[in-house]
Parts: sequence; structure tokens; C-alpha cells
Amino acid sequence: MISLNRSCFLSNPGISGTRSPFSHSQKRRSAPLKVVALGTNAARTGERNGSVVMENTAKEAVELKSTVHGGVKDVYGEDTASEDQLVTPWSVSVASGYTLIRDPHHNKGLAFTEKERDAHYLCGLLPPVVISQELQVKKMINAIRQYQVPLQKYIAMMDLQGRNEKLFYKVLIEHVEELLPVVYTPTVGEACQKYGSIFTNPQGLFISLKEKGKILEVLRNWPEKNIQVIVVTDGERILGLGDLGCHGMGIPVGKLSLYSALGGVRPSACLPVTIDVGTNNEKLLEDEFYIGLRQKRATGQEYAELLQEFMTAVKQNYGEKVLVQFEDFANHNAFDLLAKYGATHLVFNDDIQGTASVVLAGLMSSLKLVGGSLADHTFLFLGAGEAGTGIAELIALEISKQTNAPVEETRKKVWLVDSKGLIVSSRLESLQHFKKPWAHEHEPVNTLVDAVNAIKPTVLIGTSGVGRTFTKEVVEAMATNNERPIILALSNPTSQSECTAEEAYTWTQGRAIYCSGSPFPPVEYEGKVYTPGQSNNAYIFPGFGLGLIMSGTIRVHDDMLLAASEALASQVSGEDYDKGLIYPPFTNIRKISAHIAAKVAAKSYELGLATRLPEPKDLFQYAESCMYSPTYRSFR
Ligand SMILES: O=C([O-])CC(=O)C(=O)O
Ligand SMILES: [Mg+2]
Repeated sequence: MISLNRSCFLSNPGISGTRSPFSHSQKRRSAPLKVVALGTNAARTGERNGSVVMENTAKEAVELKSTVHGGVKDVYGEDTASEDQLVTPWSVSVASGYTLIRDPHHNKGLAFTEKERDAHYLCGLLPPVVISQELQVKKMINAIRQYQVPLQKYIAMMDLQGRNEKLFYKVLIEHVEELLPVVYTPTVGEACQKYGSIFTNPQGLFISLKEKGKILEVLRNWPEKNIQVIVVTDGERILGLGDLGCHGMGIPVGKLSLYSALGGVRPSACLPVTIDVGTNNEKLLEDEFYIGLRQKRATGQEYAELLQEFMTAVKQNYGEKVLVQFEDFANHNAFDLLAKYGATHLVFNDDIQGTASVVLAGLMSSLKLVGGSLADHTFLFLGAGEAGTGIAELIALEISKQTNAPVEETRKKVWLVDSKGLIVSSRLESLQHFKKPWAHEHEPVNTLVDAVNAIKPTVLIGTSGVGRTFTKEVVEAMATNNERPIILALSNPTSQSECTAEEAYTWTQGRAIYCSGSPFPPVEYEGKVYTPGQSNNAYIFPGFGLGLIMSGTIRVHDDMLLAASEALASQVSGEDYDKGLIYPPFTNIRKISAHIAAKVAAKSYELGLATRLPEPKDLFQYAESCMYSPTYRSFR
């Protein structure tokens, strides 16, 4: 193990982040870099940057060292600390031998070449055979297919991620349609429900009330320093499964693996975070395997202060351009957090904004099948939370842009039903603030089926988190009023879907344009096969995030969501339409993400919110060139 003085490496452009964050595209052979904090309980290891090289010789190191006092960030407070203050003795070394094959960032398993085995003290630690990464992929997918139970597949994939990161991403990318439901929705939902029982190696960063007052220090415990995307949850509304407390960690981990696989953001630039303020889930509080704080949720000022400290620490540690994606917060916090931090941070709420953008894309493309413009349609939602009101607002905004009518007018095309019935003006006083814009003039209507009959929507969208609420009666009413009813059953996971694909096709005699949030297999109805679409924000957030990051965007703007929707809709092919699909298949998702990233970045430049200058000439090509590739690198 070669150890090098920390300060010279922290001022190395390759480590401190002044080099392009996407430097993996540089074709340099890399040595596996290991960072070790001495004198602490745990050794922290990690790839500093996909292509950090060790050829920064003593000369270069001395030159770099001499710049320490010239403006290089004193990340650890070492230079400014007074003598009695404690500092962390960071050091940097090259991983080799046993440490190397235990390091998921660099491990290649049986794919280490003879030369690498010689150079890195691996002889004897691996059996003699050397195989290609392609063969490893084949072996892994075969192994996954042996498992009958989805949760076992999930565990096998998480295990792989913790053992050999590049292989994990290569398997996932090359079998994306098959493995998306494994590492993501719906299986991730079951994983969260059983997280305590299946928990082995911790993933992500757990920030609980115990860490209050020292969140900045906790962030610094994470081995990676150049973070570009954080997905954070407080676990209060995990998919449609409710409060899963600290067990919600599966969600940020899953979302970020999609950021890398689908959007090409480097895994080492991604940070999953769970904020643990307790849980109100009694079953979890009594569960002996629960991994979180065993207390009721903190609320009010205590909650707000923890979130404020977190958001401040994030900006302080990672700068202005780190993207914070809020995920699966309860309604009562989600809207407020987005409004509060939207003004000061680069934040994005996937459940409000990502879902809105993906649904709008589907509606734009569905017009090719049903005709007319968006303004010609009438939309009815079951569920008036984050997803429902988020989608509703983006539809109204798009219609307003298309027709030049004020958004207050275009909102009238959109109706929402919540647990108390149709949202109407007589309920205004008692409505939560995010529902108020949707309280239109109408007599009270108590049930969904009555609302369908009264409003006569052309589009029915389920975002309630409650399964089986699009009953036969509801779907039949849609089919009576429309030649081709658009029915989107968006709640996740599969158990919470408002109706199944089979129900939608059967009850409409195959006329429905149906999509769900969680995937359903094709359905055969009267001799014809119908392929349902999946309207899931996974189409949007990876490309959207890439677009923000690659342009150095500092704030999210609604027009970027519209740009993402248009980009996604433009990727639906004639062949897809012929099959009745309104989304492209996930097989091409990396190309789709690059298109979305390019359009989002273009909008950001147009709005003056992008800081990466000059603007690249061809943003699509630039997006593709930025994308992480899971192909092994050669070690010297
Ligand atoms: O995770 C998903 O599949 C979609 C989503 O954001 C949610 O349902 O909360
Ligand atoms: Mg979500």
C-alpha cells in the first residue's frame, strides 16, 4: 500500500473537483485509489474520481502543495484549526491485494487480468481463470433468473452493487426492462417493508435526530466528496405504502442507482440520504428488527430545524450546484419544503414535479391516438396530493402556454377528487392550501363514479395511493363516455394500483389507453394482446438531473419540466403508437435520458440559470459524452 500525504492530493485538480465532473470519459488508465481516515473507528474507502491517477509525481505534488494557501478549500478545517482542535488524519493510498477485491468501486472479480493480478498482489486470492465482463454479465443474469421470488432477486442485485459496482451497472443497463422492477418499483417497495430483516451492509447516509448539531460532520464521514445528486427521504410516505420510517432508505438507494444506470450520473457522485425523525408506524416501533429511531415522528420546529441544518450543510459541503431530490415525503411537508428551498437551493421533488412531467409527456403523445389538443380534453384525478396536484398544475401550465389563456382559466379543465369527494368551491375553507386552486364551481359530488358521470372526463388519473379504486363501474363509465378512454392508474407499488391492466382492457373491451405506475405484463383480451405502458417518473428524473448537472444549473424552473415532457413525448415512435403505447420502451432509456438532458439544459441556458459556460454546441452529444459507462478500466 502506497501512502501519500493528504494535502497534496486534496489540492490535486483530479480530486478536488475542478476537473470536469465527468472525467471518466478521459481515456487514462487508472490506479485504484483508496482514501483512508486514520485514527477513526472505521477506515473509509472510496474512489475520489473515476480517473484519478497516481502519476502525480512528487514534483507535481510539491507544486500542488504550494497552492494550499492559495485558495484551496480547507475542507477539514485543518489549516485553520487551533492547536487544541481535533482534526481527521486523512491519507490517500493505492488499494491492492485483498483490499482491492473487497472494494466495490474497483473490484472486477474474475475479470482482473494476469497483469493486474501480478501488479496488485492478487495472485492466489483469485482462482486461475480470467473471464470477460461480458461473461460475468451473462453469469449474473442467469443467477438472478434462478430466483423465483422478486425480493431474492433484489437482495442478489444489492449484494452485487456492494461487491462489484461496475458489474452491477452493466447488468442493470443491459437488462434494464427485466431488472427495473427488481431494483426499483415494485420490488423496492417490498424491500422497504422488510428492510430491517434483510438489512446487511448499510447503504447511504442515515441522518437522525441524534445527529442534530453535527450534520456537516456526518456528511464528511461519507467517503465521496464530489457529490452532485442527493436523493433524500424522511420515509413518511414511501410509494403508496405509507410511513416506513428509516426503512425508506431503499427508495433513495433505488432512485440513485437509476440516476447512474438510466441517466449516466457517476455512482460516486450520488448520495442517498434518509432523515430519521422517528415513525408513527406502530408496527415498526414494535418490530425487533426496526433499524431506525424508536420514537414518534418529530414535527413542527424540531423537524424544520433538522431539515434546515441538513439543507445548509449540503450547500456548505457540496456547493450551490448539488441537486437535492426530495422523495416520498408526506404531503404536509413536501409542498412546504419545495417552496422553501426552491428559492435558495437546486431542489426537485420527484413526486410532485417528476411525476407531473412524465404524465404530461404521456398525455402529449396520447393526442396522436385520440386527437385534439390538450385544451380539448377534460381531466379527472382521484387523489389530490403531491402527484395529483403536481400533474394538474403542469397540465394547466402547458394548456396556458398553448392557448395564451391565464392559468387560473386553464385549471378549470382539471378536476380532482379526494377522500371527501369532488373538490368544489363550497369546500374551499377546509381545504389544504395545495388543493385550493382546484376548488371549482360545482355542486358537491361524493363518489368517484358520480364525479365521472358529472364531469365526463376524457382522461382519468389515479394518484391516491389506494389500490382498486377504479372499480368496474368507474371504468365502464369512462368507456361509455369515450371511444378511447385514457386511464392512468399511477399509484405504486402494484398492490396500490387503482386498477390492473387486465381490468382496464376487459372493462373497456380493449379500447382503453392504459398506463400504470408499476409495471404490468401484457394482457390477452379476446385473442388480441394489449401491452400496457408504465407511466413512472423513472423516465424523467435521471435525464432531468443529468441536464441540470451538465449545465451547472442553479435553480429548477417549471419550463424545464415542460421541456423534459416534450423531449420524452418526442421519443415515442410510430411503431410504439401502432401498439397503442404512449411511452417509448425502457430499452432505449439512456438515449431518451440524453435527449431529455439536452432539452432541459437548453432551457436552463435560455433562462440564464446555467453556469457551465460556454454552452456546448451540441447538447445531446455533450450529454452522451458525459454519461457514466460501467465498462471496466485497466489498472496499471
Ligand atoms: O418510486 C416510484 O416508482 C414512483 C414514485 O416516485 C412514487 O410512487 O413515489
Ligand atoms: Mg416517490
